[in-house]
Amino acid sequence: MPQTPINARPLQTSSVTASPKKGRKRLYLGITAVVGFSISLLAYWYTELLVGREQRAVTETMAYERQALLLSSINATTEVLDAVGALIDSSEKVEREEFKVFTYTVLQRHPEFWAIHWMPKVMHAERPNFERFLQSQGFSGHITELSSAKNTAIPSQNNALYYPVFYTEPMEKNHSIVGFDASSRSLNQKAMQATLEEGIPFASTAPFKLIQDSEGSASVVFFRPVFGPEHISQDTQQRKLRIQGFVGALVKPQVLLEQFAHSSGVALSVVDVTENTHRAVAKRNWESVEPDWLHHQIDFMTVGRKWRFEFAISPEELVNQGNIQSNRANIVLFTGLLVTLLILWIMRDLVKTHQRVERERDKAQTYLDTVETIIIALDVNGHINLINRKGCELLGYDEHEILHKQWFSEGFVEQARVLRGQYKDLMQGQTSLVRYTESVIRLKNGQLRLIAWHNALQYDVEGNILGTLSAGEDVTRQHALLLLERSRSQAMQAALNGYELNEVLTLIIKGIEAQDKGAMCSVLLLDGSGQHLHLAAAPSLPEAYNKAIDGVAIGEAVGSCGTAAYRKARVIVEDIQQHPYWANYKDLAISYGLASCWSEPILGKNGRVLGTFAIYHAKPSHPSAHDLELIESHAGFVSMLIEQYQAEARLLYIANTDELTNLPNRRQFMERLGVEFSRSNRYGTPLSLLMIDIDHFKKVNDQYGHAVGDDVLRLLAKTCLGLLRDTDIAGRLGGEEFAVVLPQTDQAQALQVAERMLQTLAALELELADQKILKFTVSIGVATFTEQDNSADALLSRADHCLYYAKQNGRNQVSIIEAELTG
Ligand SMILES: Nc1nc2c(ncn2[C@@H]2O[C@H](COP(=O)(O)OP(=O)(O)OP(=O)(O)O)[C@@H](O)[C@H]2O)c(=O)[nH]1
Repeated sequence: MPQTPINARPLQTSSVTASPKKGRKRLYLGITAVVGFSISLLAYWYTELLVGREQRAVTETMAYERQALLLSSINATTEVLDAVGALIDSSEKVEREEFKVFTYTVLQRHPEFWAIHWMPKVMHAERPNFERFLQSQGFSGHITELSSAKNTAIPSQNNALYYPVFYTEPMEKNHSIVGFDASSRSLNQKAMQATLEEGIPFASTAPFKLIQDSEGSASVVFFRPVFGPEHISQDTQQRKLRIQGFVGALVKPQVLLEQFAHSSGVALSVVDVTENTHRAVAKRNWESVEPDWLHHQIDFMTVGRKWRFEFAISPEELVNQGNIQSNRANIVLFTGLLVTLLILWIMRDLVKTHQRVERERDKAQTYLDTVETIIIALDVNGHINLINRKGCELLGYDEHEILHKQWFSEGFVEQARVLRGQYKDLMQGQTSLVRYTESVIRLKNGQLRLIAWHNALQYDVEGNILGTLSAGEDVTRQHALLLLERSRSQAMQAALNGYELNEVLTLIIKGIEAQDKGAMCSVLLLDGSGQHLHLAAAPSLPEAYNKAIDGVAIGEAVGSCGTAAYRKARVIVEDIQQHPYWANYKDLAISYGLASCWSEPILGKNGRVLGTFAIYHAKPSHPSAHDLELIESHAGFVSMLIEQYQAEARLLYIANTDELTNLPNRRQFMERLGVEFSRSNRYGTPLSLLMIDIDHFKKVNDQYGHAVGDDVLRLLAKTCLGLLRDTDIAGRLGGEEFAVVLPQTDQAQALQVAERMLQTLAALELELADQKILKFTVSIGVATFTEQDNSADALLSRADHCLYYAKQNGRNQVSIIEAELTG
């Protein structure tokens, strides 16, 4: 009646579970570490991603800001150009001095301007006039055109139209420029054409020799058409016809860029990408760009060309300008790793504590699993909370099959309903605990076991009953042995009290069958011939079956018992139907509901087969080791009993039998005569008695020797037995004197028997060693029971008197006359 604290955990064999548990904890720690580090790295990566995005966004913004500044500067440039153009537009004739004054202010205010030109349109026919005018102005050169391919000045011959540089400011160092045909360079020409086509200023990125710039930096030329005082026509052809010339501005983009790129961490680049030309126009700080700098490029159109503005910024500069925490990802990573380490540290501590607790518990579990006692704990509802190794082994279940099952309602115990009621009462405090109990439990294989329990109640800290904890011991064997001992001692007592062997064997069998429900036992004894088995005891086997097998001859494959006796070895037949030993008997066995038969030969001390001890079952059955042990023990005990009975019988035989003739001796004869006398006396049935004595036997002894005399005695006994019925009793009363009791025989019948005996004996011839023949005669006295005979002795005495008469009367005769005893 078992129970435990609710928080008790199922037991496990510590030796088996300790190692995996440890490994599992290490695994958990490992997984936590990997997950923690992975999350940290992911967070780092994600933060990096965000920071990267933010950096790119900031870079993009900064790039657009600077591009806007650049565009604004370019616009300012074109506005200045427009102002110069407007001056010329509104003038009849622009004087050199006027141009100089006007552009002076512009050049002062706009450092990006390196030069401003006025390039009037000159038709070929007007060329001489133009050249003269130039000379009048103090310029000695001619209008020239430049071969863009060779970059050399060649005389102009056939151009119908020229745009020579007429005025240029500042003039200093620009003398050689005056007179050059700006349109002679193809890029300039394209820009001029485009300007006329589109009606807006256009730029050319054709390299211009900047005489003013000692470094020879790249420059850009802006062209602005001048149409005179008339309004600009929307029509391209009209514009081309009305064109007066171009105002050109030589601009150094480098200067523009430097206006908004002061930091060393920022690099700028402007490339002319019109029609994939990719002509670098200006660069600022570009040589400092490192691989980790962030870039953003913007393509835009202005002044008739496509530009690529590229912005690069170092991460440090980005942090400085963009207010970005570039180490945010590092902080996240560091924090993540720190948290992971903290968790691992805490977990390791927890695991250590847990392991310590588990070790302590494992110790207890090991102890419980080591002991050869069943330990079982039930909760208040009778559910199994704990069961140790021994308990599982005995019941035949794995721990997981039995844990948390209801002890009283899952077929584990016999008389479950009663026990459950008692347990309920105990849990409700209505009864007190019985410390020692015994109960029969049912194993998984269906076998029953008697368990002796020592029970204890379990309480929680507040004193409430939690259940029971019970330690049990399998006492089935002890109990069985006790019962066996009892049954054997009863059998021994019965034997001492003179019970017949079969009665004693029946007692033994009933004792065995009481313990082994379903078993039907038999003891068969081998007869004197050693060839046949006869029923000695089989109280539970069908009588008809017992009769059928009684007297069965032993031999190979003669059922279980016939074979066991023949082989002197145990024969286990689990299924009679299938077994070849039972081929000839299976129908008989099945008809009486017998399905299995285990037979053990009963062997005497000298190894002689005495019989068989057999156990039958109604279902095919396999004996356990314990069953076989018991069978052997039963056969041994039965063997001892049989031998005892046989020894007693032998002693009795010896005590009652004449050794020479094997006939009952005087004592035995008188006993049996007494029995027959009583029967006749009680029932009034006739009874006669013959007294036989060999005539002159002394002479036989004397003449042929004592041995021949013995032969005569044996021959007489044998011959007499041959003449008698089974119910007649012959005995040797002593010397050469024999007697025969003839039950149910009157005087006349007795005389007949006596006469026949007399004549038969007289006719016998005993062949002696020297081929002599010995013949002998007997005298017989016959007495028949009468009412005067008040005892067997009286009858015997009368027969003896008759014999005496026969002797007296000449011997070799039968006498019924009682002679006077004269001494
Ligand atoms: N061989 C042998 N002789 C026995 C045995 N018992 C008794 N005798 C002999 O039987 C003889 C009996 O002789 P008696 O009693 O004188 O009688 P008898 O010689 O038979 O003469 P009647 O009886 O008068 O005819 C004795 O010689 C005994 O020794 C025995 O067991 N074996």
